[in-house]
Amino acid sequence: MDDNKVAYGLIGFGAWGKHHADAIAKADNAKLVAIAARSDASAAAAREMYPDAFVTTDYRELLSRGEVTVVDVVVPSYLHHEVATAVLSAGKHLLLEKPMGVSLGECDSMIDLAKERDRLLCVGHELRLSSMWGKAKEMIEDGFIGTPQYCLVELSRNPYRQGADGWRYDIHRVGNWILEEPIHFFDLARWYLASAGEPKSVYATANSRQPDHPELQDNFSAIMHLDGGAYAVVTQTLSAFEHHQTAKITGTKGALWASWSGAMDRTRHPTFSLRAFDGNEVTTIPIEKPTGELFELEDQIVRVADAIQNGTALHCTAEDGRWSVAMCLAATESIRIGAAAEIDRR
Ligand SMILES: NC(=O)C1=CN([C@@H]2O[C@H](COP(=O)(O)OP(=O)(O)OC[C@H]3O[C@@H](n4cnc5c(N)ncnc54)[C@H](OP(=O)(O)O)[C@@H]3O)[C@@H](O)[C@H]2O)C=CC1
Ligand SMILES: O=C1CO[C@H](CO)[C@@H](O)[C@@H]1O
Repeated sequence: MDDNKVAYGLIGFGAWGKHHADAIAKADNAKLVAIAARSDASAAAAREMYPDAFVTTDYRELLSRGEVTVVDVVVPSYLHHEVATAVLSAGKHLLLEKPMGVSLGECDSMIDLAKERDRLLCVGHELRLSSMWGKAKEMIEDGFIGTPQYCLVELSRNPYRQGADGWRYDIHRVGNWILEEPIHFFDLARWYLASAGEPKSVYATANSRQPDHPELQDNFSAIMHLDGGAYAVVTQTLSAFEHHQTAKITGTKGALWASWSGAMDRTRHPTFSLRAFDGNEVTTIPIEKPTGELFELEDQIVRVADAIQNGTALHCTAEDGRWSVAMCLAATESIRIGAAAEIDRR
């Protein structure tokens, strides 16, 4: 029965927004009732693909519609704060893509507003819902590796997409490239090492392939220290091919090694494996459900609808979203000053 489904409005119908639309339309507990795009061309595409949804080029018009319960925001990062603030002010729940904001001031004001309006604010760090990255978390929580001490998250991939009007290659609109993809890995590292302490400081370095655009950094590496001595290495290159991501987490008793490969990030045909060492033997942990950002996005839509309907926990809260921005901005500052930078804790 459609009446029992959570009504989603979607703002942003670009490369990733279209996947959000598809995930909402597929979900058993959600329905897509309204879409806001910016250009007439994107609005026309939305109308054609979702003829039953209300479509507008003015997102404020979408927010004025009473039937919309939750709004999914998938616009370029520099617009997150403006649009998210309007969503919460309109009394709607919010699913906001990463990065939560491009400054901590933006994140703090959204956290405060969501509390004031008593609305859910979920940030789109969907890797937390993965059958494989999530299984590694479960094993760490169950004590399989003992006390976690070290975490490496590494990615090599092809260059970023331009984004509508090239926003992703404009430093004033993207924020920076650490907020684009390494932000997922800072979030994962913090999540995996949660029992070891809180992130404290970061030392980072980066460089660019484009001499005339040193601010767009293709290669990025960081060492993040936590209270209590555990540390994480987050490292990425955009100068490579396909999409290959690895995480290695070691502790006082054992180790985990998770890896994911695909022709690109958005494939439904990846290869992946999780291997585990308990101090004695190495085993391969079966992962039955496919993993990849398209699958996790579908689960994210369901999870947020479930949180609204049944009060279940969100996989990634506004505070988690703020933490990942804080880690990225500390890394940015570290690159600027050439020394370790403290992570701002609210
Ligand atoms: N969690 C994850 O794994 C991922 C997260 N993202 C995040 O999602 C966001 C969008 O990325 P992506 O889809 O790749 O970017 P795109 O540039 O492909 O799409 C952005 C869309 O936003 C639309 N837009 C811009 N301004 C407005 C507005 N005022 N009202 C309504 N729509 C507007 C654009 O409209 P128009 O088409 O008309 O120009 C465009 O369609 C980014 O924040 C990115 O970081 C992206 C990929 C994966
Ligand atoms: O996960 C992701 C895949 O790549 C995109 C860039 O092309 C990022 O925006 C995104 O966070």
